[in-house]
Amino acid sequence: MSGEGDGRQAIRKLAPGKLVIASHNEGKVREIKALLSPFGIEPISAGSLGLPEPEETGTTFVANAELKAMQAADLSGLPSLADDSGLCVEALNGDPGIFSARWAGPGKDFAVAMELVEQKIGEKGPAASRDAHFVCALALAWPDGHVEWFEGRVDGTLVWPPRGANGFGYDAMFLPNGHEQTFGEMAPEAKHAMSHRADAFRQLVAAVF
Ligand SMILES: O=P(O)(O)OP(=O)(O)OP(=O)(O)OC[C@H]1O[C@@H](n2cnc3c(O)ncnc32)[C@H](O)[C@@H]1O
Ligand SMILES: [Mg+2]
Repeated sequence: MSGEGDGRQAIRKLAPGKLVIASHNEGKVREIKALLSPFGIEPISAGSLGLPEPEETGTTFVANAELKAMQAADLSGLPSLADDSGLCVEALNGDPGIFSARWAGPGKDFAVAMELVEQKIGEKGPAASRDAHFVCALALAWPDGHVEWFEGRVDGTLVWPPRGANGFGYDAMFLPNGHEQTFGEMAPEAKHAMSHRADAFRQLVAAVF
């Protein structure tokens, strides 16, 4: 459900530490903090509150973002913002998609996950498309059960070998269309100007702030 109403007034009154980022991914938490800081909001992460990492049983990005946000809002009694995101590869029919974190295995090793993506594209033959896009679904859940959600996207191609040590996850193999640096090579501010997360945040800010 996406909507307006009480949430808009409430978020303006948020005191520091009164918005939970319902994510256990440090790379994401860092980016979300940077995207919120122009609005004077200092959120607190689910990890630092000791909230558990829920099982992501949804079949869409939005469903998983909602599930994470609602659990954090329920347990903390505070408005909670979750991000469910992933890399969708055209030649792999959208995989790893919602399974992007799971392709890195229990050790959350994204060198392994990127190898796996490259290997599976290779299995499709030399003419396989290297087009891909990142998706970011943001869900903002209020303790009263009200949820708003937004979805962002950025298109690009996949390079091999990976390039750059900035960012996280699959950033080092993702070259956004029209650019010469991968997300792993560019400065954080440059990624924030064009990423799937920035796209979703633009929508959240327009609707909620
Ligand atoms: O669920 P939370 O606790 O937020 O953390 P997570 O890492 O499990 O996050 P997701 O379930 O949304 O999985 C998305 C994965 O997709 C990848 N991903 C998402 N956004 C990315 C980005 O901006 N750059 C690179 N990889 C990204 C990254 O590897 C994530 O682990
Ligand atoms: Mg996750």
